[in-house]
Amino acid sequence: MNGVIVGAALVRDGKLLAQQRGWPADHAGQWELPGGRVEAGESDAFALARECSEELDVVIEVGARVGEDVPLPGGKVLRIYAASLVSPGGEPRAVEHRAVRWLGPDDLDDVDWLPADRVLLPDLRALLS
Ligand SMILES: Nc1nc2c([nH]c(=O)n2[C@H]2C[C@H](O)[C@@H](COP(=O)(O)OP(=O)(O)OP(=O)(O)O)O2)c(=O)[nH]1
Repeated sequence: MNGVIVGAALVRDGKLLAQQRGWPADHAGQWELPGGRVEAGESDAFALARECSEELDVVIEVGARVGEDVPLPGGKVLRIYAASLVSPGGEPRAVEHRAVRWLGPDDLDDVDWLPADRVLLPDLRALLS
């Protein structure tokens, strides 16, 4: 099984999009980047675009890697890519999550990130400067 979880660092107007999980119970209420598992036969970029379509109902363009792979429980890794909205007018909406929020540099520490995302905060912050 492919052990890569891809995440999108979606930036618009100097703000990063974060989404709040509603499930499972032990992660409910915590915040993460849009994304998910790379399925067999998918490239990272394809999987990321698919997840953003499913989760946010937006079309994205995938850019460069952000930070290093972060190990996750079960031998998986979290791999982040910079991303932008293809149609800036289209507003992401929380299709599968509890909420979405655009975070400026001063807001990044305000939300309860999943542990792996917390590791990446310096790299994410650098994207906003
Ligand atoms: N999408 C996403 N998952 C993250 C992040 N940080 C982090 O630790 N994870 C973990 C939570 C989950 O254990 C795993 C991804 O789960 P998921 O539920 O988003 O993946 P998926 O949509 O492919 O769901 P599934 O088919 O594996 O059930 O990675 C993040 O920033 N974004």
